[in-house]
Amino acid sequence: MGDHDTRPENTVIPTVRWEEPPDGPVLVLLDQTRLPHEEVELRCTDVQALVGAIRSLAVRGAPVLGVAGAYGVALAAARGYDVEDAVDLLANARPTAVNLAYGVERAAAAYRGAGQDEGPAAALAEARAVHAEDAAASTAMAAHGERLLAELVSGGGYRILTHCNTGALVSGGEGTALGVVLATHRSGELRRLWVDETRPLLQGSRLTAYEAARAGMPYTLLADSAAGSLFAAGEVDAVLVGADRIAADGSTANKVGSYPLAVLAHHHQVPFVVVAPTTTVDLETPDGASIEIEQRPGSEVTDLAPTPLGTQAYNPAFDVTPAALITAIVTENGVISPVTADRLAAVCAKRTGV
Ligand SMILES: CSC[C@H]1O[C@H](OP(=O)(O)O)[C@H](O)[C@@H]1O
Repeated sequence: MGDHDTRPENTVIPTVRWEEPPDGPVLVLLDQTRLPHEEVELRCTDVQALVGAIRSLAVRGAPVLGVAGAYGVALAAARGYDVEDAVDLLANARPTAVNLAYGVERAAAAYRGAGQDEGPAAALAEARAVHAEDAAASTAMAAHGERLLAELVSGGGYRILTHCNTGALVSGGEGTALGVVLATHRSGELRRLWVDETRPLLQGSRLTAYEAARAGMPYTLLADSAAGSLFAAGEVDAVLVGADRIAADGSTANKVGSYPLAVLAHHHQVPFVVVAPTTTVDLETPDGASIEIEQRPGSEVTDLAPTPLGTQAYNPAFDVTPAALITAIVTENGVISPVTADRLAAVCAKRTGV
């Protein structure tokens, strides 16, 4: 089994930070495309730079996209750019994670409601509120998720498989699914974290392994195609993943490769758990077929390994798991299981933010 880093826990990762130097406000991003070997910050002073960072996944992960989008509106307002243009550019930078448009609209509504003079301050205050609410949601989900695992997995010593990256890098706090894993690690209940490398952009091997090492978790990396043999060997007690958009019927879009894990989990009678704040739920999207799946450049696949020139590649960023294959959805307002439209609507109705 793989070794793990033994450095002291240090899970605070400032993914997104607002600064106000003398020459004007800046949104500072930890460039996730440079991790795990380089911790490089991008300093965005205009919306185009932030949109570029979102599209290149320098900043990525549904909840933090909402936070960054809200700060993007505040940046436009503070620097005198056309706010409505900024709203359009930011909200459409990536189509699947509903959190992005949600955060952008929160700050935009605050700006519009405050009038010209107070607009920039109102947009910034709302962005900070979105940021703080996401951090609080992360803490609440960790607690709900830990209690759920105690109910689902007997005997403690959890062996959890996760896909993509869902830790502090994607959150105002300690994350979504990986935030739950971190809580079990702190409680001494984490026996093994299985980390899918998550092709083609390798969020698992680059980012989840980075976060697991920083936290001192017992983790082992695996090729995505090796997950099936772990299930067959009885080495997985639960699968925990994040989400980018949850439709009204509970269908969930998440990083491509999540749906096959749900099918494997169902076949092997292993709990498949989605951890996501209610800002990821879109009750206006009726079902999974209605979720727009981002299609990314084929070069992200063909550049990974030697391929003949001119090779075409199919590269959807996400896939959709039907509610019937999801054991539970963990939100900041509680756990829903089984996953039904009514339960989903009820847990969203408790949302304290806008
Ligand atoms: C819980 S948010 C993280 C979520 O976002 C990731 O997608 P991407 O890396 O393309 O932003 C992936 O779907 C994760 O589950």
